[in-house]
Amino acid sequence: MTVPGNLHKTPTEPGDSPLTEPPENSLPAPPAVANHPAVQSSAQPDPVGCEPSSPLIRLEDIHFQYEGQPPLFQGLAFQLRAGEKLGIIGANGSGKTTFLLMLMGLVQPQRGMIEIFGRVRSRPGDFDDLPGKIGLLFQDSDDQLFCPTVAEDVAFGPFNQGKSVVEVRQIVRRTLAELGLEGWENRITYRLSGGEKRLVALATVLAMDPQVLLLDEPTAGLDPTASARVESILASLPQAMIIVSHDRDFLERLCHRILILREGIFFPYPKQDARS
Ligand SMILES: Nc1ncnc2c1ncn2[C@@H]1O[C@H](COP(=O)(O)OP(=O)(O)OP(=O)(O)O)[C@@H](O)[C@H]1O
Repeated sequence: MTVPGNLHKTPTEPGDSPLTEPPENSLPAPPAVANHPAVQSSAQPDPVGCEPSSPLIRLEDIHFQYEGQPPLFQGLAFQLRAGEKLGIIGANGSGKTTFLLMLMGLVQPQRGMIEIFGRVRSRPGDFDDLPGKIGLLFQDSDDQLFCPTVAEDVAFGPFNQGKSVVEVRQIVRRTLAELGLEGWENRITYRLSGGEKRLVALATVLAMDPQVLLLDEPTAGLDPTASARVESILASLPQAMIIVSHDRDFLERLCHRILILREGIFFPYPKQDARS
C-alpha cells in the first residue's frame, strides 16, 4: 500500500556520517528529529497510564474508507490487553496495514472511537506521544530505513528517546547481536538485501523498547534461520504486540489469539482452524 506522507528518504552517501567509522567509545550526536512516525519521539517512555486490567488499545465502531475507495472498515471493534500477542490475518487488501497505520494516527477514521493507553484519540495531534511507546514495523522496510548506515538507523530511535551516547552504543550492539547481525554497524543500509533490510528495520523498532509492538509481516522475505530467530525473540518479549502476517503457522505458534479481518470487521480465528 502507499504509506501516507513522504517516508522515503534519499540516503546520503556513506561516509557523510561519523557513525560509519565510529570512534572507539562514542557515537555521534543524534541527527535532528526526523518527521518519521517510527522514531519521532523526544520523551522517555512513560508508564502506560491505565489500569492493568484495562485494554491497552480499544477501538469501537470504526468506519473508514480511503477517498474515492469503497468502505474498508465498517463498524470494526478491537481490544489489545497487556502482554497479549495478537495475530491478524486477512486477504490481500482487506485493510491489515491500514489498521496498524490507524493505531499510529497515520490514517484517521471517519467515525468511531480509538482509545490507546486509556486515552481517547480523536485528532492527529492526539497521537504525537505514541511513537517510541508504540513501535511500528512497516510492511516496506524502505519506509523505515533512511540513514546511511545500519548503526545510525538503529541508534536514531534511542537517541530521540533521550538516551546517552554510551547507552545508545550498547543498545545498538545488543539489538544487532540479538538479531544475528553482530558487527553490522557500518554496513550501508541501502545496499542490504530485502531480507537483511527486514532484520535491520526490526532492530530499529526493538531498539526503542516500545510498550506495544505493531509488526507488519515481520518475517516476510526472511530465510528459515532468520525467521526462527525473529520468532524466538518475539516469543521472549513481554510486551503486547499485534502481528500481521500471512504465515499462519508462525502466528499459531507465537500468538495467544488470532483475528481475521474480513469485510471491514474482525472475526475470532480459532487456532485449530488456522490451516483450513
Ligand atoms: N493511500 C491509499 N489511498 C487509497 N487506497 C489505499 C491507500 N492505501 C491502501 N489503499 C487500499 O486500501 C485497501 C487496503 O490496503 P492495505 O494495505 O491496508 O491492505 P492489507 O490487508 O494490508 O493488504 P496486503 O495483505 O496485500 O498487505 C487496498 O485495496 C489498497 O489498495
